[in-house]
Amino acid sequence: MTHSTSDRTADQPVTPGDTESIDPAVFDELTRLRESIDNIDAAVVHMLAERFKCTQQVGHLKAAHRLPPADPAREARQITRLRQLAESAKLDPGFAEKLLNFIIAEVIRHHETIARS
Ligand SMILES: O=C(O)C(=O)C[C@]1(C(=O)O)C=C[C@@H](O)C=C1
Repeated sequence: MTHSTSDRTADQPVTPGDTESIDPAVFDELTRLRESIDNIDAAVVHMLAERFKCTQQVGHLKAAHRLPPADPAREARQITRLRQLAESAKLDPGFAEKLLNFIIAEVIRHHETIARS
């Protein structure tokens, strides 16, 4: 037995991937939102690539001048600033802090690799 979109009620969830049974208006809205998400994800990737280009230069500068890979005081200032920015942008400050720490941990790993080379 085939099901039209009007057969489905809220208590019958759509199977993931079963796009044919989604109401066309809902599917259009979902597609429009996903296009924005894809654009934002692309921007995030490009911005991160630019950030890593800067931090690679910092890594070489630090290695050349025998400076330590990590600067906890600078990180504390960055976290305070980013948490404030997140709050005013209505983004979870805890999430913003975790994201920054995740990125910085990767940068420090790169700095250590440069210092060893
Ligand atoms: O500003 C520096 O000293 C950096 O090395 C860059 C950076 C960062 O990714 O923002 C990374 C490591 C430091 O602990 C602090 C900040």
